[in-house]
Amino acid sequence: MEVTVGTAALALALLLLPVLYERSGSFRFFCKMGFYNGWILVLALVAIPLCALRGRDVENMKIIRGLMQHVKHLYGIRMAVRGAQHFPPRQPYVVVSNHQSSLDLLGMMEVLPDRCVPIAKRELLYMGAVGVACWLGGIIFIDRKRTHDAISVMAEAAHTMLSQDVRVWVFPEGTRNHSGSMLPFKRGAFHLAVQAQVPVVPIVISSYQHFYSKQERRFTAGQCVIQVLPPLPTRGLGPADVPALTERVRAAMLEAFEALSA
Ligand SMILES: CCCCC/C=C\C/C=C\CCCCCCCC(=O)SCCNC(=O)CCNC(=O)[C@H](O)C(C)(C)COP(=O)(O)OP(=O)(O)OC[C@H]1O[C@@H](n2cnc3c(N)ncnc32)[C@H](O)[C@@H]1OP(=O)(O)O
Ligand SMILES: CCCCCCCC/C=C\CCCCCCCC(=O)OC[C@@H](O)COP(=O)(O)O
Repeated sequence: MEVTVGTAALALALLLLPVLYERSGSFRFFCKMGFYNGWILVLALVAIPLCALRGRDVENMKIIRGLMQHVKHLYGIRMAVRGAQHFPPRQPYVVVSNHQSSLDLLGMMEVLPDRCVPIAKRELLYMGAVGVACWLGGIIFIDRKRTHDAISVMAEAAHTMLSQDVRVWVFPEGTRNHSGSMLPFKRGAFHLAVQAQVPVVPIVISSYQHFYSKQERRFTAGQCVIQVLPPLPTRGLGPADVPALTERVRAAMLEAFEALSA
């Protein structure tokens, strides 16, 4: 009897799910975000054995990029890339981009140059299969609570960029920002570029507001533009030039963000 009541309750709940999905925007939002995270976890499980053949290697980012590129289609997100000709063809550089949400991974995978690794918070390393896949992809992890350690990791990255021909992708806001603008930039990315004497390539991802809002629990199909801006050289610059470089890049990115998102 108990089994029958339990089964009936489960069947009723399963029947109601599509109705709930249809009627409740919040429920749809949580389903979509849950699936996003879950699907990335599944993709990480696929990526791990493929990447493990090489061990920890930036070339594995090609596998991760390839596996991630269909995800935007699952959500009906169209992405237009502009200015890709601005990527310097044959030298290391530091990419800096705005950071609105974990959906930025989709834009990143759309334009991620070869031999380019993101700098990520250390916590990602502990996300099970995702952490393992990120580690195998050569992603550089920093502990944001330990400034001194983070700076050492970045100094090491400057060396690796030059010795191993690697590009680095940094979110200079340092955290996700849903405000519809850009937070003040932290200076680590710009110190890195100056230390390695390599250009900074700013990338702006337009606002998601018209199709995605965490506050409003809204997630529909939509489109966004990924604009690669002209690189800024750092040759001849020193640590004293970092604040001005940071502000110059942020101003250019904010202008592009507002124009793209209007
Ligand atoms: C198919 C399978 C899929 C499986 C995997 C699925 C998905 C994964 C795929 C890809 C993964 C993508 C990765 C996701 C992206 C994750 C993004 C993030 O995690 S964002 C958060 C982490 N990133 C950052 O924080 C970068 C930006 N932060 C900085 O640059 C900071 O400056 C810092 C270096 C972290 C230090 O920050 P802190 O707040 O502690 O200090 P300050 O910024 O105030 O700096 C203090 C002081 O030091 C100077 N400084 C900073 N950096 C340097 C340096 N490198 N060298 C010298 N000096 C430095 C800085 O200028 C300050 O001094 P002053 O005030 O005098 O200017
Ligand atoms: C054994 C533990 C198992 C844990 C399993 C966890 C499963 C999680 C599965 C998928 C998560 C996909 C996450 C993709 C990476 C998102 C990158 C990102 O956007 O990171 C945020 C970071 O930039 C800033 O962090 P905060 O805004 O400061 O916060």
